[in-house]
Amino acid sequence: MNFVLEAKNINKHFRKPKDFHVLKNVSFGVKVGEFASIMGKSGSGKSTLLYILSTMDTDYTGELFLNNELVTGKTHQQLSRIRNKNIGFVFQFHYLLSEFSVLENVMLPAKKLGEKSNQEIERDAHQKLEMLHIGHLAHQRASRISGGEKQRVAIARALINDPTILMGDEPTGNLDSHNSENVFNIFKNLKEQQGLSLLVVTHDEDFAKRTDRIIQMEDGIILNP
Ligand SMILES: Nc1ncnc2c1ncn2[C@@H]1O[C@H](COP(=O)(O)OP(=O)(O)OP(=O)(O)O)[C@@H](O)[C@H]1O
Repeated sequence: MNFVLEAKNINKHFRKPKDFHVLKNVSFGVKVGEFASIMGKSGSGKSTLLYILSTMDTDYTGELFLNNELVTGKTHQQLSRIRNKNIGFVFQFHYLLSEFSVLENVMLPAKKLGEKSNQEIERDAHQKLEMLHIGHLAHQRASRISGGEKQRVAIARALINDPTILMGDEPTGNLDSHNSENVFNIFKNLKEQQGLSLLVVTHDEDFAKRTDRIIQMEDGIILNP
């Protein structure tokens, strides 16, 4: 099986205020080109799992593979680079820098990676914005655009380094139904037209049931790995 992301026997404990076994031997994979969603009650461990899968949290046992490469045990510096190159992340809140232009916000992760000239990065950023139908906003300040537009800018920023997987932690959680539908359609197009793999934590059943697969979490366990 060709996995973009594979978790093997992931266990995590929170030690304070008292020991809490939050993820219990979680094993599953996301196939290349798959659009998967994670659902489960509040407190079932979805966000905790996603932070491990996105390599932001390294305090766990088990093994995590990204593009068939073992990433568990790498240094924070190595992980920062692996993450920036391979994983796009969209949160419930957009985390745009409000004083910067839309274009500058989208360019930032590519500048950090430092593999392309500013001119190439700017061209790529324009292309991502056009793809998401917000090219006309490039020179607007991020603080001046609507909530739905901000989330699309956040998606453009997540795509700037051409990641192999796009992850979302309730990416439609702050949006009305019209903008949620927009985000779903963007994700679906990315899968269908570019073969991108996606993994999205959501409470939105209407969103989840239209993905390729719903991964159900309950009390730190995946019910259908
Ligand atoms: N830093 C922490 N220390 C101790 N316990 C924590 C910590 N972070 C989360 N928890 C607990 O771990 C459990 C899982 O939390 P997590 O945020 O992963 O759940 P979730 O399924 O994403 O919930 P929601 O749908 O509400 O976002 C919860 O019981 C939560 O209270």
